[in-house]
Amino acid sequence: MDNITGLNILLVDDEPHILRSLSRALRSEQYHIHTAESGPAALEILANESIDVVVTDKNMPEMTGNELLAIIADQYPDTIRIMLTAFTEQAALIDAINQGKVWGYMQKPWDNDNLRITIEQALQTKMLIAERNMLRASLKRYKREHRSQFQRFIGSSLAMQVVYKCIDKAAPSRANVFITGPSGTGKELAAEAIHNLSPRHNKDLICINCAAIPSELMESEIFGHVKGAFSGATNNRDGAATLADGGTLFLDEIGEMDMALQAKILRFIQTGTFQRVGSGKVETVDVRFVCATNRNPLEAIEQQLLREDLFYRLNVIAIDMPALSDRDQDPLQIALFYLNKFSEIENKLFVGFSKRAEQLILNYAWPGNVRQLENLIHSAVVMSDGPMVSEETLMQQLHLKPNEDLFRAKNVASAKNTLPTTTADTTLNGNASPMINSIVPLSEVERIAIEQALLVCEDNVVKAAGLLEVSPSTLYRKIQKWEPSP
Ligand SMILES: Nc1ncnc2c1ncn2[C@@H]1O[C@H](COP(=O)(O)OP(=O)(O)OP(=O)(O)O)[C@@H](O)[C@H]1O
Repeated sequence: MDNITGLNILLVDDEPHILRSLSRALRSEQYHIHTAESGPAALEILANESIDVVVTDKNMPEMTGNELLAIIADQYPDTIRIMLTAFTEQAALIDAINQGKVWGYMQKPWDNDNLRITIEQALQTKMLIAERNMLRASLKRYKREHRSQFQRFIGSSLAMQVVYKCIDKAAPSRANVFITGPSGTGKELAAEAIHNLSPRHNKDLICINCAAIPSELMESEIFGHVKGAFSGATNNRDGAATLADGGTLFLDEIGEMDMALQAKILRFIQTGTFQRVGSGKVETVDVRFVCATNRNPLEAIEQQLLREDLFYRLNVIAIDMPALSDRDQDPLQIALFYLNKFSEIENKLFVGFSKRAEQLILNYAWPGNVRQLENLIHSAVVMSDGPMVSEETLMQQLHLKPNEDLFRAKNVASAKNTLPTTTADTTLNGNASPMINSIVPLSEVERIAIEQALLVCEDNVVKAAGLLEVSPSTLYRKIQKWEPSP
């Protein structure tokens, strides 16, 4: 056991000679010893010093040891409490221990060695408790910082931790948020999370998809209209601006909105006021704006699809949703989540994916991102039987050919574009019937396969060897053979 020194011990007894001999017994251990001749005097010391252990007599005139330790248990729960007691007082002592007021006891007359051992054990316990609390706190912090679920998001990748943190920070503020990212990456989910975590969550989140509504109806959709404003406007109608009053307005695909309306939106954001179509009356609302686009906003500005002034007004907080293929193990976590969900909905029993199916999920490029993965899992659940989803089922649903697995990996598109197209590509794909002049030497086929694997695995030989199902040393040997000899 480590020797513990430099800690504060408070000894309490109404008899000064007992305090003296207790102090003497502990002095050699180099503890900081404090003494008090009564309960109230002890409490005064506790108010000014951080005391690690209190050793108190039980029978004292002003305040009993039991009363003193009960107060300390309440006000200083981390202080270890030891009672000095006569043999005849066992029952009351056990009662105090059971109530959690007393950590341990010493019998009078005490043995000095026993006293030191008891105190050392008490301090070790205190340190263990402090260590456990620290570990719990850091585990809690770790869990808070490495979430595998956040609002309706699934995924623990680093890329998503950045998104979660950004949403956490942005949500409570009034600041407008501009969300970018490819289609199906969860931009709408992010808008929903921002609204749900904001003080506006009791009011509505109104979502408008600017790409889905014809431009001539868009102004009325956002600002509403009065009866007779245009043919077909048979009644007054509230728009999204009114419905989102006190809440959040999410404008998805903002780059698809026509430029004239973008100017009106800019004015609405700046002033909080608007006019319904066909009305001269100015209305005021309190709306927070979240917008999204799957275009590059700066390119959209250049192409005159997005007003620059509107973009900068909206882009107070920018959130960029990462492509699914940039999210480490998330595709598998999301796939399992949707497997459970759709198994329940479709009343089927699925427990997981085969090893090869898992590899496919982790290596596939997911051009349609999470939406594509979600739909794939739904169709796999509907079209096959459990308990495991096989690689063949996924390949079928993805319309991949059985021997196309070399091309399923991430960066496959770039791999195909970068590598010189050789006749070997077509024969490997099985897309062309082999002709005499299309046959390439086996060593060349092997080299192309290795180069593709290295490209896909960003030159990580171990990963590439895994994909090629050979050992890394075999792969190193083959690569070395290509090197020109020095
Ligand atoms: N991390 C995630 N975990 C679980 N489901 C997700 C996740 N991200 C997105 N989804 C689901 O994927 C689907 C597409 O998400 P969402 O509509 O938010 O994407 P988007 O980026 O707004 O797409 P688009 O640009 O096409 O409008 C939704 O069903 C959503 O619930």
